[in-house]
Amino acid sequence: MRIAVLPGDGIGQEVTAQAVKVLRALSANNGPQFEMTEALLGDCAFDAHGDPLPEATLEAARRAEGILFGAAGTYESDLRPPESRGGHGLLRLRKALDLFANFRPVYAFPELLGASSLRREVIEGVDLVVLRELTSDIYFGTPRGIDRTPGRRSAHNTMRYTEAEVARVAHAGFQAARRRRRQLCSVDKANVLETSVLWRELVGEVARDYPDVELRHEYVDAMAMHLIRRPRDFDVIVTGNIFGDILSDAAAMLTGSIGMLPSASLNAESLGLYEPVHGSAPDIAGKDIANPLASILSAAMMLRHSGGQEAAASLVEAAVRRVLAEGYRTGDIMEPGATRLGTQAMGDAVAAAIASLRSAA
Ligand SMILES: NC(=O)c1ccc[n+]([C@@H]2O[C@H](COP(=O)([O-])OP(=O)(O)OC[C@H]3O[C@@H](n4cnc5c(N)ncnc54)[C@H](O)[C@@H]3O)[C@@H](O)[C@H]2O)c1
Ligand SMILES: CC(C)[C@H](C(=O)O)[C@@H](O)C(=O)O
Ligand SMILES: [Mg+2]
Repeated sequence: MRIAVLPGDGIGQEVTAQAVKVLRALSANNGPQFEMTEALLGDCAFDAHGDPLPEATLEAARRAEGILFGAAGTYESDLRPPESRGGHGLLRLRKALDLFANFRPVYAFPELLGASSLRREVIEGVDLVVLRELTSDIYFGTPRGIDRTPGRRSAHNTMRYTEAEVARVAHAGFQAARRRRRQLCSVDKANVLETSVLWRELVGEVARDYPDVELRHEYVDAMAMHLIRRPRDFDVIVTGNIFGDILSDAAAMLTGSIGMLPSASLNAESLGLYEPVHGSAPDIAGKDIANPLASILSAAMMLRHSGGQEAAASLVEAAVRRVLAEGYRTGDIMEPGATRLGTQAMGDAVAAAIASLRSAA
């Protein structure tokens, strides 16, 4: 499998190195072989080439069967005018490859119920997927801009969805629900926004093709509450770009930490970009304390969805479970009685678990 590895900035580099380590452990002893090409995306690319998404990176991504990404950005670069920093490298990559369907699975590992700040009765058995539309909405709508006329400063963004954009992600949502518990919850703000009125209308129309899937609608504000109060009631949640961004970070806490949440961003072909949901975490970067499991679990999603390697994907997931069951934790999911590991040691532990599960099989 050809993989483009884009570690990015901050802890993106630290956690991606662990996912690569795990892929190499899989390759050992005649396992699947990976051809990995590393490329720059984000501030590191801007610093080296004056562009957060250099042509060479885009080319490597296009040539790949799967893209493994870390995280991009820093608080300082985020606030620079987009035109002075070449826009946002990650958003440009998502758009260029048309990666419209962003799956963010939220699974409460039984081994981690004690690590969450939420009550065990609430999170036990949580197994849902946030499907976030990823290439449209207020992120990409035009016009947009800031007018800095003294005393009359104003700024505007445009929330826009087309029929084709909503319909295709709705289809992806129903199809995902069919592979799971056949429940789809569509989240919008149709009481206020025209884009959401259209969203709800179109999801309802697409539903006619999936009579076997139960559809319901929620407003995004109420959904934020339902997610924390009764998360077990949800199977697949389909929503727009900005609502999905916010809801998925909130949902991450059901798993214990944002460091546990992987994602897959897919287009209409089989190409996918796989990344942890978290960012570059400047507050903990360079300290070897970031949790690499979201990145490692993203690599497992890559093996499954873009590599067609179900057995290897399941092996990686089993290795993560094994390490958690043995009581190993990074600081973000630490609990009394557990053994604390740094980023690299956690990567080593998962790689070792792969070898040991394999030799036991
Ligand atoms: N996909 C991406 O590339 C992506 C996603 C989100 C944020 N960002 C960027 O990252 C930078 C930081 O953003 P932020 O602080 O809002 O979000 P963040 O996800 O980087 O961090 C939020 C909090 O979660 C913690 N955290 C994140 N990942 C962790 C991990 N693996 N292990 C342990 N703790 C972890 C951080 O220490 C921080 O306290 C910004 O520049 C932002 O634009 C990038
Ligand atoms: C870094 C940022 C542009 C990105 C987003 O908003 O999509 C991030 O928050 C995410 O969730 O992937
Ligand atoms: Mg986000």
